[in-house]
Order: sequence, then structure tokens, then C-alpha cells
Amino acid sequence: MANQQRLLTTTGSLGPPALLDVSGLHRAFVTPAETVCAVRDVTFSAYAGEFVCIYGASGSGKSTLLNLIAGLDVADSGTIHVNGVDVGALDEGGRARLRLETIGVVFQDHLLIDEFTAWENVALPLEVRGFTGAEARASALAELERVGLAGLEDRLPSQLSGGQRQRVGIARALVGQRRVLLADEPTGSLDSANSRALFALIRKLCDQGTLAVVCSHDPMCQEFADTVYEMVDGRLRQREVARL
Ligand SMILES: Nc1ncnc2c1ncn2[C@@H]1O[C@H](COP(=O)(O)OP(=O)(O)OP(=O)(O)O)[C@@H](O)[C@H]1O
Repeated sequence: MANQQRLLTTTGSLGPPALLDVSGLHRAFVTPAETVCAVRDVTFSAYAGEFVCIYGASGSGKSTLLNLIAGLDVADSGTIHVNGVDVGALDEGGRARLRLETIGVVFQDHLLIDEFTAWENVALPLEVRGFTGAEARASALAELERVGLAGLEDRLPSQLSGGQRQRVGIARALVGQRRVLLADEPTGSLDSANSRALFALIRKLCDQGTLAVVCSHDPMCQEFADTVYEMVDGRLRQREVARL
């Protein structure tokens, strides 16, 4: 779907605007020993419904790039627009709001709150946004159903498998109709069968309109993606279009 949208746009017809636009992005880390250019002149666009996979060796800059897009870090130069919003023009509070309302982030470690049930974990971002308890619970239950966890809402994280915990993390990242999912090694702690199921879930969410940008060492990710980039020494190269 996403590639068809892009074709329409590039042929001059009216197409939907990019949901994510990254242009000329640079980020260097200066330490007493050296300066590391973690992200160098990265430019790409991505669309609603697109599954973008970024793979690359350890230290190639994948996490740094995701952190910049999420507004968890600030670029030295270049721009990021998410749904038309210039992330670089936002202060820390504005970037936090963007994460609450538009961008959800998941990491290898699901970072759930151990004392909260699955639905309480998922409801948390909505409570922060000021939803009533009943609204937050209803939305959390619906999101858990969407990620295939209906019936497990009242379990604590310790009562769920690794794959199920990661699904709770994805539900928490997307609840409240957030349209962009950023995932950093989401299957890093999962076995092959659970990894496949998780990538299939992300594919399904993209088919429902989510834009997912997934950094992964796992080649399996590329089977599910619309667009595959390789990151080498901070630079992004498009490798192939895996699906049409
Ligand atoms: N806060 C920091 N201070 C100094 N250097 C950093 C910092 N964060 C990242 N780097 C360096 O930037 C480069 C890119 O790191 P990054 O974590 O983005 O890579 P990565 O591709 O995500 O690696 P991995 O797959 O191992 O997670 C590396 O050389 C790393 O050492």
C-alpha cells in the first residue's frame, strides 16, 4: 500500500504527504577520546501504512537515528517532520507530547511496569493525557485485543511470555491512535517463532495504517517490510523494496 502511495506521489498525482520526513540529519557524539559521527546526512521519507526496516551492524547508528526521530535526542543539524510537525522546533515538553499523541516507541526490553496489569500498563499514556479512567481502560482493552491479547488483560507482566510482553509494549506505544511506531530491536529477546509472530503483528498494524520504523539485526524483519534500508557508519542506503 505504502509503495503504491509513493508511486502516485512521484508521478505527480495528488498523493498523501509523507508521515515522516527526515532531511540531512547529522548527530555526532564528542568524547574526550574521539568524535563519533553516529548519523551522517540521513534523508528519507515514509508514509502511513509503510513498514520500514533498518538493519545494520552494531554501532552503525540505528538507535541514534530512532532516538532523534522520537525526540529523545536532538540532532546537530537537519530536520525531522512527523505528521507535518517540525520536531526540531519543539521544546522538551513538546517532544514529550508528540510521543504521547503521535509516536510510540518500543525497545528490546519491553519496559513494562511490573506491578501494573497488562491493561493498566497500556492505559498509562492515556491517563497522562487526561483521559478518564473508564475511557483509558476501554481504549487499553481494545488495543490489547488488536495485538492479540484479548483475555490476558488482567495478567501482570511476570505472568506473560516474552512475546506477549512485547505485544503489551506495542499496545502501549500505539494506544490513543498514535500513527507512528518506532521499534528498536523489538525481537532481540525473542526466539524465532515469537519473532516471526511479532513481525507479522507489526505488518498487520501497518496494513491498518500505522507507519512502523523498525531497527533490527534480524533478517526476518526484511520479509515483512515494504522498504529496507541498511545503515553503514551512520549513513542510510536503501537496499531493496521487499513488497509491493
Ligand atoms: N551517548 C553517546 N556518547 C558517545 N557515543 C555514543 C553515544 N551513543 C551512541 N554513541 C556511538 O554512536 C555510534 C552509533 O551508536 P548506536 O547505538 O546508534 O548504534 P546501533 O546501530 O544502534 O548499535 P546496536 O545495534 O549495537 O544497538 C556508536 O559508535 C556508539 O558508540
